[in-house]
Amino acid sequence: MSSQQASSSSPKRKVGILGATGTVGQRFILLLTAHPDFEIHALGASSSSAGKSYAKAVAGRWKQAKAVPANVRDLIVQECTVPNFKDCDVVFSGLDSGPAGPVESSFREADLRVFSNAKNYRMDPVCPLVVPLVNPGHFDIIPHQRATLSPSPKKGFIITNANCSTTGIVVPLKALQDAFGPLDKIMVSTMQAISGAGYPGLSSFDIHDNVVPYISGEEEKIESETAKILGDLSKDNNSFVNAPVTVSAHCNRVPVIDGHTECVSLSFQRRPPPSIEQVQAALRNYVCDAQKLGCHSAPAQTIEVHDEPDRPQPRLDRDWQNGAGVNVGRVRDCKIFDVRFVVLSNNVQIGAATSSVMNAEIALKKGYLD
Ligand SMILES: NC(=O)C1=CN([C@@H]2O[C@H](COP(=O)(O)OP(=O)(O)OC[C@H]3O[C@@H](n4cnc5c(N)ncnc54)[C@H](OP(=O)(O)O)[C@@H]3O)[C@@H](O)[C@H]2O)C=CC1
Ligand SMILES: N[C@@H](CC(=O)OP(=O)(O)O)C(=O)O
Repeated sequence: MSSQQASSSSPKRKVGILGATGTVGQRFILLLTAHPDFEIHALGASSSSAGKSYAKAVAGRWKQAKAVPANVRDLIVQECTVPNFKDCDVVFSGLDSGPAGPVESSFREADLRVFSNAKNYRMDPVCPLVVPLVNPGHFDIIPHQRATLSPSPKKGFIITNANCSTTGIVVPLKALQDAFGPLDKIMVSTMQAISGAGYPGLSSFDIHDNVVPYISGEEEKIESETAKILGDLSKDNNSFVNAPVTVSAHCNRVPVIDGHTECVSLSFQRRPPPSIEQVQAALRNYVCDAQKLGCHSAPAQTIEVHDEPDRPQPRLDRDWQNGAGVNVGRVRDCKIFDVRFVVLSNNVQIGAATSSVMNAEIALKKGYLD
């Protein structure tokens, strides 16, 4: 197969990456180099990187174990403006939330399709907030999103993916909601990796030998995004109906490079609740839509349930399935709620770039990129 041909034998879609030099942007580069359906066409970042070759722009800041891929080394990084990306079929955004709002909406107005990691449009009433392992059905609000804009874009849209800590927990929560009906109360305490704060993030002086018990805005995002993602799209595909769940989050930064660990306790609405064995089986048997659709980046197994008492661990488990799946362990009884367990997800893979890429793969399969 020629590198210009997609797996479906249609030409590969041209993609742009905004924030291509950053922590998430570098993961986009690796995921989209040699992708069967997409080819990297344009790269964007701030004015301090614009005008440089990608290799020069990331010199000293490339933090991946693999070298900068040959296909992007000499691409000139552009300012994040519409004319520089007008030929792109798809635009992935790993922009800081400051520029992300106006840049992403200007791209949508210019009829570009944007898959965003930034927080700006996640809770927008007409923007899907999609974790590809959980709720790709929410894409069906896209025609309504276009209809609410004036002028209405023919092709353009914004699809967001979730906060990285939200992403990790909603996968097992969705498996349990599907199997046992609505959840009631959820308590979660996070141990979040340094890479979640971007590069260079916290100074080593602040995070070595330490735990920081505060991440600005994170608890609020987990609490609101979870209800939207676990909720439904209305019958007319025009609005979202939140899941009737109450979430309480404690967020902490810990000295781990990649991989967010989260301790979850929850209760079900259903009485009596399912047994621990039933919970474990539901987690193991969960098959996400991205898998069913045969998406290139989808994990072969959505959730790995560990039986060992000391797993999952970030260093050992974050790269399972290239960081596209979610690890769960220590599923056990809870004295206050119905069940408790530990979740580990790769914050820069399924928590960020992998989710965006998988969302675009699903959109392609569902005809939203036609
Ligand atoms: N890291 C993570 O685990 C996750 C991050 N996110 C979200 O993804 C986004 C990117 O995060 P991350 O990669 O960690 O951040 P980084 O700080 O590592 O990277 C930010 C990127 O945005 C670019 N940028 C900054 N300001 C501007 C501007 N004014 N105009 C154009 N480009 C600009 C930077 O370019 P330059 O190099 O030129 O400065 C860089 O490419 C954020 O919105 C973040 O909240 C979401 C989920 C998880
Ligand atoms: N705040 C997250 C990462 C992130 O950027 O989240 P958001 O895109 O929701 O701001 C962390 O620090 O681990």
